[in-house]
Amino acid sequence: MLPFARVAIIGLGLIGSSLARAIRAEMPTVALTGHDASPEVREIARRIGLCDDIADNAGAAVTDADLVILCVPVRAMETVAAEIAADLPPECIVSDVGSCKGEILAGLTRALPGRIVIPAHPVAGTENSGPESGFATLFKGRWCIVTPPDGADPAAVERVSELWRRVGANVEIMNAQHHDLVLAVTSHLPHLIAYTIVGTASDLEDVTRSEVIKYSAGGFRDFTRIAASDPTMWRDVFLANKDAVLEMLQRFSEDLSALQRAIRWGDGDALFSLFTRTRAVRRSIIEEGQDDAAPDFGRSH
Ligand SMILES: NC(=O)C1=CN([C@@H]2O[C@H](COP(=O)(O)OP(=O)(O)OC[C@H]3O[C@@H](n4cnc5c(N)ncnc54)[C@H](O)[C@@H]3O)[C@@H](O)[C@H]2O)C=CC1
Ligand SMILES: O=C(O)C(=O)Cc1ccc(O)cc1
Repeated sequence: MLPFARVAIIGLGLIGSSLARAIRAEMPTVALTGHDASPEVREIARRIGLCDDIADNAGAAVTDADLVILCVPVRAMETVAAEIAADLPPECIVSDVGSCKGEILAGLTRALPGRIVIPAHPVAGTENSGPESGFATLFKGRWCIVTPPDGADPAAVERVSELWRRVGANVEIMNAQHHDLVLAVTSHLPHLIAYTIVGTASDLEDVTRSEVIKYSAGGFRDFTRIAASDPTMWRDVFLANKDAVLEMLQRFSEDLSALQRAIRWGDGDALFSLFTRTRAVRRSIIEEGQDDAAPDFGRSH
């Protein structure tokens, strides 16, 4: 049996439009309603037939829904939740796809007292944004971390989990705080490092501009892809996951200082031993089939 019959998606960018396409592909009988604050995005969504209906305001999109999924930037989640509160059917489950969970859970609980809130985070995406960058297979073979609040109804958690399984994701249940710490090091810090290194190179542009472009093969090129990610989205992630990111950044700077010292003092053993350890991490990721770089999955969309 399908976990939901009527789904409303608020925010029709990369993730919202990918989810709409995936639901269409995997659960074609689900009635899909969408809304986006941007009139241009609504226009595109109507033109490409993303949902059965595109509403001009968030409230109108949710009146018949049994599941609402908020796919807006992290710091817009609470505002949107407040906008739909009065129109939400009593038994409707509200979920989201935000990249950090603690602050979103707090915001949704404030805006929707007494409602069923089951946040989730599909750990799948690209550097692109907007409704035309989405694609139906984005979540296939990727993790979706569901972060229910304490005391959440297990049946509601299972229905949200089943929706993600149906669009191809592997589901893991985690508490929001633990999620935020893990993602700070595996996703948020790497983005911060990419933004920094590309910013540093572009600050040197008088001297190196042509060289940066000419020789941007390999490592630097990978960083430029990540550093092309959406500025609104990532501003919100860093502000909302401040504590965990600062904690991981502190550890990272200490490790970077140790590396700096090893280079300064010619400590080749220290460098060799670190690089051997990190190579083993990469190999174990590939062995577990978690490498998404090799088959260019999701990169060309
Ligand atoms: N981009 C990625 O790779 C991933 C993003 N996420 C999360 O998904 C969420 C959405 O990100 P993307 O789809 O990448 O962004 P996006 O920029 O492609 O789409 C966001 C959409 O939300 C709309 N929006 C903004 N404020 C709104 C409001 N108040 N009411 C209604 N619509 C509003 C925008 O007009 C835009 O169309 C974010 O919370 C992000 O953290 C999660 C996993 C991966
Ligand atoms: O494009 C990439 O490499 C990403 O890392 C995509 C991504 C961005 C944010 C998320 O919360 C999850 C996945």
